[in-house]
Amino acid sequence: MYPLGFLPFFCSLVSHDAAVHAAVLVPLVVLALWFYAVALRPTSTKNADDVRPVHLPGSSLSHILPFFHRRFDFINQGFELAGQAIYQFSLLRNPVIVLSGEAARRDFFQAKDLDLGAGFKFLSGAIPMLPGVTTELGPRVTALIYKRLAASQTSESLSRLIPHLLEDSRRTMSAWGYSGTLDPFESLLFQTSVRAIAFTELADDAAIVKRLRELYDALDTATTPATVLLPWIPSPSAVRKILSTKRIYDIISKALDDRVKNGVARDDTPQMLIDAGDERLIIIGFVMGLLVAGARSTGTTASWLFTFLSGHPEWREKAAEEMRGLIARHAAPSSPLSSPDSRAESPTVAAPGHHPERSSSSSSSASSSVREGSPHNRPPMSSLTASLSNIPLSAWENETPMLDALIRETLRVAEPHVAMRQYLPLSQSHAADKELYLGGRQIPRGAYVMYPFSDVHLSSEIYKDPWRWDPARKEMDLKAPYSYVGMGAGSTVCQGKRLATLELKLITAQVALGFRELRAVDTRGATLSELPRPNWNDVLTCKPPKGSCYVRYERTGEHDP
Ligand code: HEM
Repeated sequence: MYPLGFLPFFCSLVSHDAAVHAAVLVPLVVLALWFYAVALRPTSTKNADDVRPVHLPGSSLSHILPFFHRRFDFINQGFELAGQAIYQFSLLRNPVIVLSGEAARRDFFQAKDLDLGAGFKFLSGAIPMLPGVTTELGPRVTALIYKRLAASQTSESLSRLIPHLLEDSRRTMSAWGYSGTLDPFESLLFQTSVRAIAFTELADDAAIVKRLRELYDALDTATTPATVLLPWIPSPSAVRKILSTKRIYDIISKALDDRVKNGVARDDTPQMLIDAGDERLIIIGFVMGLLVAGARSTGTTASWLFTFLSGHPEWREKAAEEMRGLIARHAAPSSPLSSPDSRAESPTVAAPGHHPERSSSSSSSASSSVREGSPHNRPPMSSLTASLSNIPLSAWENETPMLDALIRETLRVAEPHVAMRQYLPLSQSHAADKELYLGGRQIPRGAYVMYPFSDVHLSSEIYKDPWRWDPARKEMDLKAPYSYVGMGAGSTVCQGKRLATLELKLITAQVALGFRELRAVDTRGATLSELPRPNWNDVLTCKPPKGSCYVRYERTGEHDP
């Protein structure tokens, strides 16, 4: 008998009887351990279905349509139907896996080989689709665009931008008049996004900015289930999408061609790409793609910040207090700003350091010359704008804990992002020959994966009373992995984060100091007892139902010109 073959070995160690027992038992124990480890191994020998995400029942169009119109509800109902934290459904023949829970979240944000571009293109669709210009760029072009985007956010570039962004939003607010009522969900920051990303000539032309905004809005409304799932079918929406994309392309490419033809260099981001010798299509794609990436999210966040500040005067006062401190420390105010009633904006004055605008004459000498819109050529400003302009970038970035808290809490509660990826293992990647598991579930190659930010930002396990907007939350200091992902996390952190945060801080400062009254009201002008909830079903703008909230305002001081 085989176990007895061990007998002489055990006899040399212990007595004969004990050796017989050991010779029988030890191999049996080893055999049992092997059987447990190999034969009963929990994953590898189980049916593959046990490690794959459970399927939602029903994949007909009627089941899937809410994915496009009411995504937040669709996703949550999916969790209820599946009874599990991870499930999958089919969009046409494409598997889409929806994740939730801490383990899946950690795996998702840390995973390699999850392609953001492919996922976003398939599952979102509301970006101008121009292969080779805004989509299907390949890793080289994408890396170049991100490199240029990073270069446009150096301290030097952002410092130069500050007075122009402030002046742009001052002009936007001036257009509202001294007092009135407005819809806060009209795009607040589109003008400043054009300034930061696109050509100065476009940003200076109010009619073109308006036209661009309408075209980007048209892209949003023309995005239907058909244009996302069957983009090759020439439905009316698809045609509208193509036309809007073409018109945006025409505006941007004309601005580029005029700039190059005129040979007048300007101090803006596209000039940096021109000077670097980037290809024409890359410059156009940079502006077309990033304009929409930036304007949508900053616009949505600014609208909600404005709304929250209108409904929470105590927080507006705290922001104003912080700003008054900042001005006192860093900027010699042209008018007293020490109390709310003395915050009057005087008529336009020249900012300190302001000189009449000059333009350099040729692009070749542009890098050494004073360009239009350079810091030496600050725009004429109101006293508040001039004071805010004198605050250095480092102070905006490091000395504004109150503004940081307001922005962070607004992103937590009103950023309806659903992160989307496609699992595309690269052949050279170490993961190519391994299966991908997220939250313990196996992800098939080519499958689409979604992680809704609501899973973490609206989790009552992480955030007490999660829908309540409360910038003083203690939970915000949580060190739990990825418990806050407002600007992305892991391998996909927002590439425009520095610019976006600065834009939001500048507008918050202007809102805090530039209004005597700011009040959330209903259609009849009565103060709202409660602000509307951010509508997470509206995946692009998070707007509440039309008419549910307006803002009654009275600006400080004189009417700006
Ligand atoms: C309040 C404003 C903004 C918010 C809340 C925001 C948020 C985010 C988030 C959450 C992601 C990660 C997406 C994901 O994981 O699925 C992301 C990525 C990105 N954002 Fe932003 N963003 C903002 C503004 C901007 C601006 C102004 C730009 C550019 C001008 C920009 C450019 C990008 C790019 C290029 C990526 C892709 C990063 C990658 O491929 O790894 N964003 N953003």
